[in-house]
Amino acid sequence: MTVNTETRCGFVALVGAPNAGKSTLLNALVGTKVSIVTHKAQTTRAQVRGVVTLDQSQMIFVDTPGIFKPKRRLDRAMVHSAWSGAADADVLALIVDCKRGLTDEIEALIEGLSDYKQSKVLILNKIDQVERTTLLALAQELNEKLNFEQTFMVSALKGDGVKDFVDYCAQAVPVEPWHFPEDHLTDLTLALTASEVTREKLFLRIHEEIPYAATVETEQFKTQKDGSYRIQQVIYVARDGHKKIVLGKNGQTIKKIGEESRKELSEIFETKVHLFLFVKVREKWADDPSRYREMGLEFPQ
Ligand SMILES: Nc1nc2c(ncn2[C@@H]2O[C@H](COP(=O)(O)OP(=O)(O)OP(=O)(O)O)[C@@H](O)[C@H]2O)c(=O)[nH]1
Repeated sequence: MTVNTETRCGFVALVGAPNAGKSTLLNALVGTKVSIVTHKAQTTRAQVRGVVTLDQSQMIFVDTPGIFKPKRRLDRAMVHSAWSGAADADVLALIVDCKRGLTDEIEALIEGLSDYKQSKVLILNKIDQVERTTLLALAQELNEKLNFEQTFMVSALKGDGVKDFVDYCAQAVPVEPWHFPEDHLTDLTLALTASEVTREKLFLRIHEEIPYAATVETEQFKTQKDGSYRIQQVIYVARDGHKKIVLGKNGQTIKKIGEESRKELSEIFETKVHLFLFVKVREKWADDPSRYREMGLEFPQ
């Protein structure tokens, strides 16, 4: 018998109308503490909300702002942001409040989702609030509108059905190295937050197109004996010329980015942070947008 040591890793976009229960579901998926921490990352722009590592699979759950029919410009920008998260995900999960059923919003979401070729699944949430017959009728109605690969009946609040969804995602994400080290859950999320904060500082400092073609990965996140964090990150850029700009004259630019990031991270984590930043060129990076664009590099026009 051969032991399967292949790792899997991918993005799961949670798409839904406001109030469908996405945040509650995320809490159920990754644990309350994690979602509180990532909430801070959210304020720094991240769409990524939580990372779950189960056996060989790592799933990165990507939140989307509640999608509704855009009227104002700002609304359109929000919708754009939501859909850009969806575009890069490996699995698209539509979350529907089964008590509210098939609304115009859901119709619009289904229409939007039908443009994507990725696996789509339906999550009927709040099943604790409706009768079984209503639930089955709704599942059928929605599946007639879009061919969902699976339908999950979930109560995010009570945690019912959540495990089935995670198990599905674990096998649906592609064979791929993990994006985050195998650490305990909280540190995974802290590492993610740390990447986001540094990327934000990079954006603020460098006003050219470079940040759009750059990503920050936290390679090491260690809690030290004194409670401080040792964080080692790599800023990957697409070209040698970009590397020079990010480093700046005598390394001044990267130094500033590091200082600003470290300061904010110390505030967020409420502990001393030792931050080590490196810049590396990874040319192929930009050719694989599905892996990295979801880190928030997408911008509304
Ligand atoms: N009864 C019940 N209530 C739920 C369930 N899931 C979520 N809720 C409630 O629905 C409301 C909205 O949940 P959220 O998780 O904030 O919804 P959301 O989709 O993240 O909302 P937005 O951030 O506006 O997009 C909250 O009051 C939750 O407690 C569920 O399974 N059962």
